[in-house]
Amino acid sequence: MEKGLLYPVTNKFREDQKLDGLWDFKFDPAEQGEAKGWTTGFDDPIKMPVPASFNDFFTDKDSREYTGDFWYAKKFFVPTYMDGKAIQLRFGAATHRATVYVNGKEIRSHEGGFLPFTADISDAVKLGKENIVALKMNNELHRDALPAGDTATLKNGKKMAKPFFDFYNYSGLNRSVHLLAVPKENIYDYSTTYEVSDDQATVHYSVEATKDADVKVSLADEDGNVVATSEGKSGDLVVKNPTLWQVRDAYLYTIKFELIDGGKAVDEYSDEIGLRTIEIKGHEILVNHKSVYLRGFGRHEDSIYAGRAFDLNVERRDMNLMDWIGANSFRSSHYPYDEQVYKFADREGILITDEVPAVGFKMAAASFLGGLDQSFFDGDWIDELYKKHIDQVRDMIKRDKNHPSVLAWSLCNEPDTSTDSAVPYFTKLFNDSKDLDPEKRPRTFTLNEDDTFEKSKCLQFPDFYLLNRYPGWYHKWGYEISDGEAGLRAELDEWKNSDIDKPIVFSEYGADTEPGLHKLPSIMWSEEYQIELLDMFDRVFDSYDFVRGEQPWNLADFQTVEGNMRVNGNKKGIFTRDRQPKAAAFFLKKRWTSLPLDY
Ligand SMILES: CCCN1C[C@@H](O)[C@H](O)[C@@H](C(=O)O)C1
Repeated sequence: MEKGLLYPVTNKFREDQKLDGLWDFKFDPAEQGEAKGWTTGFDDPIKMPVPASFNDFFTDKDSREYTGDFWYAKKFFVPTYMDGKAIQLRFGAATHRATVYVNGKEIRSHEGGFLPFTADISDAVKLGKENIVALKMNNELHRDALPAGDTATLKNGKKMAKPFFDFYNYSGLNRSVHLLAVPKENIYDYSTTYEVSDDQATVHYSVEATKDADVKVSLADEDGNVVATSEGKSGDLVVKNPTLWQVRDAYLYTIKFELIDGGKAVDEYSDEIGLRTIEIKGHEILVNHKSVYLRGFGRHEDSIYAGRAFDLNVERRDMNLMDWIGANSFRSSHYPYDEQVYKFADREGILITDEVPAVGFKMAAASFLGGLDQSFFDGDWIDELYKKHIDQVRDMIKRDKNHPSVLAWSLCNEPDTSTDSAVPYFTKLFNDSKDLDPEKRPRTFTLNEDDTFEKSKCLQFPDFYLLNRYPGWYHKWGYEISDGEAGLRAELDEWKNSDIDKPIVFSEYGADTEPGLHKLPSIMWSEEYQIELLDMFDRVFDSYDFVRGEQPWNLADFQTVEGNMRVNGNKKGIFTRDRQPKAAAFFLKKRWTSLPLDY
């Protein structure tokens, strides 16, 4: 678990320099990098862009599909004025694991390819000189790691990723690398909770610092006017006549913390926050005590060339597409996204269900992709897996807890909850995570079609339900879709007749669709069929008042492993991979822009 995950800033006490650009890169299939001294750099490097996944740059399959150890290295200068500061390297995401060396000295390791980590390099750097950072990385998949899978060794000795999940195992330094200089005594975390009404909002704050010193706090509106102040490492900021953060009508205040030691400021940290509350009440999702109906998508961080790397250009386009179509939410399927995505959503007034990369914890997914023939939670890998799982839940919540856009936490995607062995795992997971979020936002996980109301053993845990349902595609498809609708209605009737009164959000449903394929009457893979399927689901959603959200799969087409069920990736996108609309986009736009927010 990381001590602090505050997003890097530059101010009068702190400096943030991005080390993005071309790094030296080399595969290490023999796993001899350390022995060969690659910790201080290596010969014949490939010049590799950072941030980026390495896979799609290559023209040969061995390189694209490479699984195992690989190295990055980069020279960087540390100016003398950083002397006396804590000097750090912050990696936005190193997928899936990394060991960091600076000037040949091993600094630290990190497991988990979708969350940031910081290496303190103060004792390893040479001030006023050039230094070198080297990372030994590895992208193998294992049943006791997130995301779950296997790594096979082919007869030719080459390793191959065998994901238990349906997205490509893009690997590398997928997010920015920052050189940071912060005061040795510094603010390393803060949290906020809220109470709001029409004429007043109260921000309950708390600050974590390396020293027990005084703290001054101020809150400024978008015009820079200070609207509230306080002192102390915890306290309240009371705002009269506040402008609340609303869905699709965002307003951001700037909170500023100053660490005061010996009567003078020694550190400062500012951030944008939104005054709003999140509640689940009966089968309603409430923002600022008003019911919200979610419309949006499951997404992926995925684009051509850079793979899973965060790309500000793609994010700007995706946010505009979601605005155009009338979306107000998305799930960060199936892993926490780059921090800049949450900042975008904070400003756009979009709600995020933030998901940890606990994906592939299911035999069906594995068999779909060629894997297990037992309940996942009967495996002998569960204890080791849980340690990594809860560690990444802790870091996801620590990193993202102060974003107004974060609505809820998804602690797993489609785990195998139809067996008793899942119950102790989820009991522990929900117990260990219940106090991690100061705002106590709802926690959930997505339920696969095998995990129905009657079959799942874990319905007691989620605060609301995320249903992934594929009638019309994976079963009862084509002309049989009417039976698919009947089955869906039968399941929802069971929920309706039960004593459960929690919201249901459909977090996945959809049809693979080849853009430009038209057929009258429809046929599967045609644009017409994708609309027919969406229309069927919409008819069902409109029949049950406890359905409080619709998030079809997926916003855009995305890359997966190759296979006889994928045509160069998953084509369930409402938009193509290059972010152009299929006919379904216009269908959804018409529906979503006509729905009131609290539909
Ligand atoms: C059946 C598993 C649920 N869901 C997971 C998602 O990651 C896949 O892309 C999607 C699909 O197969 O299109 C199915």
